[in-house]
Amino acid sequence: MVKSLITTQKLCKTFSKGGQQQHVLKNMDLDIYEGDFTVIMGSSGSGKSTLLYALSGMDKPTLGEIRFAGREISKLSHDQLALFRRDHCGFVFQQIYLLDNMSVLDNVLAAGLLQARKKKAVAEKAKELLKRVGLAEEAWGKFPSQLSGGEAQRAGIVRALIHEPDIVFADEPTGALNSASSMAVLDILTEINAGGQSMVMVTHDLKSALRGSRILYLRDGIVCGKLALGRYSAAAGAEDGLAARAGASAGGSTDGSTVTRTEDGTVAGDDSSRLERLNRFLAEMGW
Ligand SMILES: Nc1ncnc2c1ncn2[C@@H]1O[C@H](COP(=O)(O)OP(=O)(O)OP(=O)(O)O)[C@@H](O)[C@H]1O
Repeated sequence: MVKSLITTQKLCKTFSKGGQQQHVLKNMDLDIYEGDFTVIMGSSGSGKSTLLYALSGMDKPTLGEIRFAGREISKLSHDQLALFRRDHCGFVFQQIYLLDNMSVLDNVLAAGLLQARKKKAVAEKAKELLKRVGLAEEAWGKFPSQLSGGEAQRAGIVRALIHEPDIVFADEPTGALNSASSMAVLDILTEINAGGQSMVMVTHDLKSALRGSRILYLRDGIVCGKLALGRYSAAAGAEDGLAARAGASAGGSTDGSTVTRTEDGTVAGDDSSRLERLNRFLAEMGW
């Protein structure tokens, strides 16, 4: 059964610049489903990051409504939004923003202890997560300046997960990484999502987008296309487009056999590989 975690109604965001108004998000009605790996794509300036910031409570919409697990967050004050983010959201950015004067472990602990949780439990969780993302114990005492970009991003992911958020928001998480580190980070995000963690990621990158179970394509502040890709499976050689018959996504909207458009316009399931389907969808979107 598909469950919406975030729902927007007539979501609008307008910025004022030099006395002129720029309508960046325009009357968006949107659902983000629990357990999905939602990928937001679109051309530069189409409003991807603005949407991510609105959905995650980092910024307030100008008009419209955002509900998170049924609770309206669009009308919360800035202080209430800060608490909302602390309790429900994890963030992974291109720029990693670890605190320079703290070790990797302390960076993670500091984030975990923002919620009034027991230090011992947070420390255990931190170590478990650091191991899970492949950061060896030798790295835990290092300062951010002593880490490679890939190691720093792994630490950033652990920091995002330490308080067990309902959803992780990622904005171009591999944008500053080399190819090998990007793949490692994508593998981690994919694995975390396979464990049930809801995820929303903004990206320009095709390889990153292939990890998504659902793609939303933005043009000029409007979601103009949706693609249900089904879950990524490394074993199926999904990246090369070799085998992957997309199975049912978390929402169960793909059947892997025919192209259909669901009620909300999502393109669901067909008989070809993920890569082919994504390429076809992006070509249709004019990417
Ligand atoms: N805080 C702000 N103040 C004024 N204008 C803004 C602000 N944030 C974003 N914008 C404008 O909104 C538009 C959309 O920006 P946004 O960053 O959401 O696009 P994007 O699709 O993520 O772009 P990119 O792919 O280049 O990162 C841009 O024209 C940008 O200049």
